[in-house]
Parts: sequence; C-alpha cells; structure tokens
Amino acid sequence: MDKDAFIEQVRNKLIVSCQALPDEPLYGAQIMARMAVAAQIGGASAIRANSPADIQAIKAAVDLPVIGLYKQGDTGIYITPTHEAILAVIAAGCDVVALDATLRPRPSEASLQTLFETIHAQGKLILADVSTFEEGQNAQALGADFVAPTLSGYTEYTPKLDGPDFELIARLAAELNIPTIAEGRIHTPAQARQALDSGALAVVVGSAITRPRLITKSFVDALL
Ligand SMILES: CC(=O)N[C@H](C=O)[C@@H](O)[C@H](O)[C@H](O)COP(=O)(O)O
Repeated sequence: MDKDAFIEQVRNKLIVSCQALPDEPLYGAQIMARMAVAAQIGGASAIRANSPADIQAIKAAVDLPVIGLYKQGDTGIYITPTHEAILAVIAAGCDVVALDATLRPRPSEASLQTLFETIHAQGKLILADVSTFEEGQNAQALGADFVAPTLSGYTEYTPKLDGPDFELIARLAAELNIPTIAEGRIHTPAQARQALDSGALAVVVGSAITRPRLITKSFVDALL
C-alpha cells in the first residue's frame, strides 16, 4: 500500500492496537487475530500489531492495513530496534513498520538512518515512535513517513501523564510536514476525538480496547 492510499484509509479514523505479550492472559496469535476481527467489525481502519506471528495471523483474518512492530524486551529501545526485526515484520506482511525513533543510545550498531533505509528499500512505510518534539523533527529529517508520540511518558526525560500527551500531539501535527498519528493512553472516545481535533491524522487505541485485564482494573479501582 502506498503512502497516499494509507493516508486516505486512516484519515480521521481509529486504528486499533491488538497486542499481548507472553506474560499477558490474551497472549497468542489466534487470539490477537480475533481481536483484530472484532476491531474490523467495529469500524477500525487499520491494526497495529506486535511480532511476526501476530502480524501474519491478523493479516490472514482481516482485510485491513497493519502497522507492524517487533518488541525486543521492554526497557530501553525495544520497539523494532534492529534490521532483523524490521525484515521479520515485513516478511510477516505488515504495510507500515513502527519503530523506536527516540534519540537514546541504540542497542545495536544500526543507526536510525540505516533502519529507515531498510524499510523504504523494502517498499514499506515508516512510523516513527517518539517521545519529544525534537525526536519527531529528527525522524522527519531522516525520512519518516509518519510520526507518533507513542513513547511520551516512557522515556526517562518525558513526563508520566495519566492521559494522552495532547500538547505533543498538537505540536507535532502543527509543526511537522509529515502526518501525526496520535497514540498512547487514549482511554476514552472523547480523548480520541480530542486527538483528532489537536491535528492528528488518525488515532491509535490499544489497552482501552484490547487489554481486558487493564480495563477490568480501571473499573475495580474506581470502586475502591
Ligand atoms: C510504550 C509502548 O510500549 N507502547 C506499545 C507500542 O506499541 C503498546 O504497548 C501500547 O499498547 C500502544 O502504544 C497503544 O497505547 P495504549 O495501549 O496506551 O492505547
């Protein structure tokens, strides 16, 4: 899928992140594929998914573009950090590759520039997951197709907010030339609406739709 087609597919729409790690109760490619089917029936415009196995199962189950990533651990730079991880999610069939584009020291010798080049050489689109405006600027300069504030609140130098980082969404959307896809702690339909009103092209919602353990906990906590 080319960039214009992807933009038209997701414009002003919801993208559902269907992810469960091995320590989560819904872990398993077939379970994530059913989550994706539910998301498609509900009206999602695209799916965000982690790992080659999940991406492959989701691609077989739904007729939607997939933003693929491959988490390697859960500290430091863990979202699609290497060429191998990129090639694995592309081989699994994703349309867009999401990767950590923060300015932190990288775990392998691969620079962000060469990782971007690998994605484009395979004819796929780049979604740069960042935590600050400067990281978004850097990703744009290196050739990213899309930017998302996915990592705001997850780097040691960004504030830990309870809700979405609307300020960063608005600044990325206003000051960069590439589209911003809002993501991270969007927990309600009103927040999703606000993200679009802040200038985002589309909105990714994960936990609030596909992590029932966390959804349950939010209700339980409200009753304490
Ligand atoms: C920080 C990090 O590793 N974020 C991951 C990125 O793919 C996922 O664990 C999140 O679920 C996703 O970003 C969607 O966000 P939320 O689940 O808050 O709607």
